Amino acid sequence: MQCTRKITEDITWVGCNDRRLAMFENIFPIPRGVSYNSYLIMDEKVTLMDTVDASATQQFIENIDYVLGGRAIDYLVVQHMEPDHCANILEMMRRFPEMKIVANAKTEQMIHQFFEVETQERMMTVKEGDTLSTGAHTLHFVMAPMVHWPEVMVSYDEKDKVLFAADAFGTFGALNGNIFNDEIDFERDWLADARRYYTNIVGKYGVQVQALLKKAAGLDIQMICSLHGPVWRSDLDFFIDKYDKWSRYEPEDQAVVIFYGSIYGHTEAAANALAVQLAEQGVKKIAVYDVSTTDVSDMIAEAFRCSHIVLACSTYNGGIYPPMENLLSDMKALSVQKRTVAVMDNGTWAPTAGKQIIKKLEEMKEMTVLEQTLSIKSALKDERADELEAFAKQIVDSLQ
Ligand SMILES: Cc1cc2nc3c(=O)[nH]c(=O)nc-3n(C[C@H](O)[C@H](O)[C@H](O)COP(=O)(O)O)c2cc1C
Repeated sequence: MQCTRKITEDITWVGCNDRRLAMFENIFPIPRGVSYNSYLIMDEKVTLMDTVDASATQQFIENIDYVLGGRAIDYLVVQHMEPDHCANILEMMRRFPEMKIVANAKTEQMIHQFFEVETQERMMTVKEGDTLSTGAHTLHFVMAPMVHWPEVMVSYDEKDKVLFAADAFGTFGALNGNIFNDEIDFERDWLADARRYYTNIVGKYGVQVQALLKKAAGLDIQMICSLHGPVWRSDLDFFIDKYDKWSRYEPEDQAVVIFYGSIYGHTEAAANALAVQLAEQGVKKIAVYDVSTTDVSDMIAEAFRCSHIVLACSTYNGGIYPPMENLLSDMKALSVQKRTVAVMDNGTWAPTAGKQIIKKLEEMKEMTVLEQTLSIKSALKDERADELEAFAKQIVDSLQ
C-alpha cells in the first residue's frame, strides 16, 4: 500500500517512517523513530530528490510506483551520500536505465566508494550555482559542505519556492501522518528532538551552517523539505531562528542545567541541594540530569539550550567520573562554547575532579568558569549551608 502525501501540485513526499530502529547512526536513541524523506517532482521530466534507507526499500518502491503511474524517473538528485538517504541509488539505476544522477563531483566519488557501479554514462555533474530545468520547475544547486558531510548540497525549486535542505532542518521522530509543521505542535512535541538532532549531528559545524543560512537568505523560500522530519510551509522563521542561534552557539534560554556524576549519591544530594538553593534565589525552570543514566545526546542538547551549566562530579580513581568525562569530551567534540559554568566536586580522600574538569573546560571556546568552586569531602554537611548559598548566588548573579 502506498503511503505518500502531496507537498505542492507537482511535488509529492514519497518518504518512509522507521519506528523499528533503536539507534540512529547506531549511537543516538530514537524512541520516536525517524523518517527518511524523499520527494518526487512530477514535471515534463520526472525528478526524484534523494532516496531512503535500505530498511525502507519496499515501501519506497510502492510509493514511487504509485506517484509515477507508469512514468519513468529522468533525474535522481543526490544531495547527501549518507546511507540512510543513498542506499537506493543502485535500485533506482536498475529500475530506470535512462535515469541520470544529478550530483556534485564529491558525491560521484562517494558513489564509487559505496557501490560497485559504472556511472560514466549516468552522471550529470553539477556545481555551485548550476541549474536543472525539468519543464516548469528549475532546480538551483547550492553547495553546503559539512552541513553534515563534505559532499552535501541543497536544491532550490524556483517555481514552488521549495528548499530541499538535505539533512539541514531535520529532526528525529517518525512522521505520524501529519507531515507539515502546521499540522503538529512542533514546539511541544518535536523541538527537543530537533535540537538533539541538530546539536549532536551538525552541532560541530556551526560555521558551515552559518554559511548556508547566508546563502539561503538570498532565496525566496516558502517551504523547507528536509531529509528527516516535518515539511515546513509556515512560520519558517521560527526554525530558521533556532538554526541561527544553535549555529552561533548562542543559548536559547537564560537557564541553568545541572549535570551531576555521583557513585553513591552524595554528590547527587549536593546537586539537589544546589537546585533548591537556586530555586530559593528565584531561578526558574532548572534542569537536573544524572550523567550515568541520561543519554549524552540529551545532555548535549541541553548544554546548547541553556546559558549556564553546573558540573558536579565525584572523583574516580584520581580522575573525573567516567560518564562525566564522556559528557565533557562530547561537549568539546561538538564545539559547545560561550557558556557560564560552575564546578562542584567530591572525593573521599583527594577530590581532584573539579580541577580536571576546569582544565577540560579551558580547552573549549569562550567558556566562563565561575570563580567559586565547591569541593566536598564525601558528603555535603548542613554546616556548609552558607557556602552552598554563596555558590548558588554567584550563578544567580551571572544570570542577570
Ligand atoms: C572506584 C572508586 C574510586 C574512587 N576514587 C577516588 C579518588 O581517586 N579520590 C577520592 O577522593 N575519592 C575517590 N572515590 C570516592 C568517591 O569520590 C566517593 O564516591 C565520593 O566521595 C562520595 O560521593 P558519591 O556518593 O557522590 O559517590 C572513589 C570511589 C570509588 C567507588
